[in-house]
Amino acid sequence: MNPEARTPAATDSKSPATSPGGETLRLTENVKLLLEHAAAVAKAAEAAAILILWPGKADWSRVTGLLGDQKLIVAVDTPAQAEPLHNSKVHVVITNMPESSPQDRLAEALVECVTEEYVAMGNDLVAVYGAFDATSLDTLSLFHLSDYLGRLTVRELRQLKTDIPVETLKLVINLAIEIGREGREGKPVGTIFVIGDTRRVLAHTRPLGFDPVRGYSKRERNLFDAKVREGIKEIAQLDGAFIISKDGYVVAACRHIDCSADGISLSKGLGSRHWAAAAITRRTKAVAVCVSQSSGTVRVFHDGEVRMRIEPERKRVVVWRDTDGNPETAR
Ligand SMILES: Nc1ncnc2c1ncn2[C@@H]1O[C@H](COP(=O)(O)OP(=O)(O)OP(=O)(O)O)[C@@H](O)[C@H]1O
Repeated sequence: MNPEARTPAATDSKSPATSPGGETLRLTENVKLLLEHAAAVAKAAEAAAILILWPGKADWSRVTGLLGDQKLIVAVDTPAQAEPLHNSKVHVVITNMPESSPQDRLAEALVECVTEEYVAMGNDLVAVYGAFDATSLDTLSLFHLSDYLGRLTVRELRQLKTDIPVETLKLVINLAIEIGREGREGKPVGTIFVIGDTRRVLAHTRPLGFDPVRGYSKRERNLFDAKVREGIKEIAQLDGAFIISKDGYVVAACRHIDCSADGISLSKGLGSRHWAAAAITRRTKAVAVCVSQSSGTVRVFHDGEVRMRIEPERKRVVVWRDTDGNPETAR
C-alpha cells in the first residue's frame, strides 16, 4: 500500500493528538502506514532498531504495537522531553538541538544511538521523522550506520572553514584517536597537534627543551607515512604540542603554547592542555586536535571552540557539540 495515497487529514479518532515541542503525535492513517512500513523495512534489512524523531508526546504503547518486536528508540530535543519516557519501554536519546533542522537533529540522534550503545556502528537502522512537516512523521530512511556516520564526520570537517585539507585533518584526528586508545606501554598518553598557520603558531609557542624532530628530512617528517606516525606516537609521551603543516609534515614537537585564554569558555573539567589548544586556535587560523591523557577523548578545536569530540572506544563516532557540562568562562 502506498502511504501517499492516503489523505493527511485521515486521522484516527482514537489517537491522542499533539506535535513536536509538547504536542501529541497523531496516529493518522498515514503515520500508521509509515510505522508499519518502517517495521517491514527493519525486518527485511535486519536492522537493529527503529528510531523515531519525535520530541512531543505520543501514545508509545500503541506505536510499539505497530512496530511489532522491533527495538524502538525515540529522539527528543531536551532532557525535559525525555522525562516522561523514562518509565516506558522505549529507549531515549536527546539531541540538545531544538532549533536545528530535522536533518541535523536526525544526524545527531544517530550519533547518540551509537554513543548510548543502543545500536552498534556496524548495524543498520530505520529512522522515521518529519522531514517536510514538523508537526507529523512523513519520512522513512534506512541507514547503514558506519557508512553514514563516516560521511557525516567528513562533512563536519569540511564545515570547519579552514584551508587545511580534509585529508590532513582526518589523518591527524585518526592518529590522535589511536594515541588516545592505545597510550604507550600500557600508560595513557595525552598530547596536542596544532595544524596549519604554522608561522603564526610557532610565534605563539616556545620549545620546552630539545626538539625530537629537528634535523630530520621532510620525507622523514611526513605524517602520510605510517612509519612516521608510529614514531610520533613514541614522542607523544613527551610534554608539549606538535606543530603540523597543513600538508601533513611535522614542523616541530615538544612546544609549549603561550597564549592568553581571554574570551574563551570551555566545559568544566578541562585542564590547561585543553585551554592551550583552544587558545592557540583563537589567536591563529590553526586547528588543534587534543588528546586527553585522563580520558583518551579527542577534541578538535577551531576558533577557540570545541568543534568535534570523539570518545576513545567509539572510533569515528563524533559528537559535534561539546556536551561535557556547563561552560566555564576564561580564566
Ligand atoms: N600551554 C601548554 N602547551 C603545551 N602543553 C601543555 C600546556 N599546558 C599543559 N600542557 C600539557 O598538558 C599536560 C596536562 O595538563 P592538565 O592536566 O592541566 O591538562 P588537561 O587539559 O586536564 O588534560 P588531560 O586530560 O590530558 O590531563 C601537562 O603536563 C603538559 O604536558
